[in-house]
Amino acid sequence: MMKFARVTIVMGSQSDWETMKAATKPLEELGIEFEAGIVSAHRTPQRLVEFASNAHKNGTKVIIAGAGGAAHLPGMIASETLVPVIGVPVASRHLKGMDSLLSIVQMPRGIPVATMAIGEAGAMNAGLMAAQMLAIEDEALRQRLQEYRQKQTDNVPFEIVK
Ligand SMILES: Nc1c(C(=O)O)ncn1[C@@H]1O[C@H](COP(=O)(O)O)[C@@H](O)[C@H]1O
Repeated sequence: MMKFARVTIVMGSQSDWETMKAATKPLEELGIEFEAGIVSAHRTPQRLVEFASNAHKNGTKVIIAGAGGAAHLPGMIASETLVPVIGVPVASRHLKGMDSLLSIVQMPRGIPVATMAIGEAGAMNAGLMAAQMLAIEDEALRQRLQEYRQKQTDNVPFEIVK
């Protein structure tokens, strides 16, 4: 059964986890509870409707949805809820994720999906974006995000390793 948390991460298939687990890293580091599970517009359409239409009521503030290929999952979830959806295009074998990217980003007007980059960087940024959204109304989290940024800055050396 699908569980809900402040941030709920869903993906089209178990095979997306390798990429999507990158979204959990910043959430863990920033102390944000999350749940992750498999929901597919194509393979589990009823689960999708049940998940998306109950997300707000169940306390989810941000949904991260990753899918590859004909990636209808983020857009279909967005059409069933007002909870903001961050879409992550998962790289596909034949088209390297260009198919996923275009299916997620090219939403018709009226139903937005906040689309990240293809692959792991996009998944990680989805976690960070979710944190920043929650930080709008959470000063303590904002502080932790500031420290996270500072640490990232401090970890970029000037010297080139030759
Ligand atoms: N794009 C979607 C959706 C959807 O959009 O609902 N459901 C599964 N898939 C994608 O199919 C790819 C291959 O899945 P399998 O590895 O299970 O064959 C995955 O990247 C998944 O996200």
